[in-house]
Amino acid sequence: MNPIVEIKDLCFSYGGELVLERVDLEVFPGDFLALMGPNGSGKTTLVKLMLGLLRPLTGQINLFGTVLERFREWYRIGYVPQKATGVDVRFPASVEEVVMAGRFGRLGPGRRPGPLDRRAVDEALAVVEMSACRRRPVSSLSGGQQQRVFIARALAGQPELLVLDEPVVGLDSRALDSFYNLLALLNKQMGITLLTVSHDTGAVTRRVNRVACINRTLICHGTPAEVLTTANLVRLYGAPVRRVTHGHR
Ligand SMILES: Nc1ncnc2c1ncn2[C@@H]1O[C@H](COP(=O)(O)OP(=O)(O)OP(=O)(O)O)[C@@H](O)[C@H]1O
Repeated sequence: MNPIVEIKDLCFSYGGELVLERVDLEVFPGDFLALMGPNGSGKTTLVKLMLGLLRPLTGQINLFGTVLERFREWYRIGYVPQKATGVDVRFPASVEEVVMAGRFGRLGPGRRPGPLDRRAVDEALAVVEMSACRRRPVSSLSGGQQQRVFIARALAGQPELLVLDEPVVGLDSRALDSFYNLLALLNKQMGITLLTVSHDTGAVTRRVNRVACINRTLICHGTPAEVLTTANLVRLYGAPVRRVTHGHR
């Protein structure tokens, strides 16, 4: 099976010291991968490099078998950026308008949305259980509901790979659990490959099949059982970390 994302010997710097050093990483079709690491360890930078938002210093990134510089099929990748939630109250767009924006990559410049696009929006809203809120301004929703809308926006483009950067900031443990259940459903039932940046060593690791730990270099990579050992967490975070578990499981 060929990887969807293939990162080879990647180095990056914002101008000073290296922020990423000789990182290799592969994401395969059907994976649900958590990218973990302490604050400032390079997770968001790696995601931005993967999405072509930053240029590598050295190394190579292939997406769906094409070297990133020549990759044009961006509609195959959905992205939910960090801090997607916390929408300003003056932001006037309705839920369905925001979700329709996720179709623009498929629509191409100048084309108006048609029945297929409206159906994709309906389906995306149904998956995240937000159909009933479709006419509400996004700014009137809770953080967890906004997060679902931004996922629906990414889903409306019918991506094969969904990349989420720290999607659970500000969610309580109940919202967190239902959010991770939603991701597991996208992965298992809809066959979408997922890469999520996460700080959480508990709830997310029960759903993912692979974990990659990064702190400038790739510290370790494998199944949650292989990776999330006390020794690795000490290597990653520099001190013993209490594994976060959510009591009822
Ligand atoms: N635009 C920028 N210019 C200069 N340095 C930056 C920039 N963005 C990030 N950095 C630095 O690069 C390093 C990696 O940052 P990055 O945001 O990738 O880390 P992260 O692992 O996503 O952190 P967090 O978990 O806190 O979101 C940090 O030292 C950060 O200060």
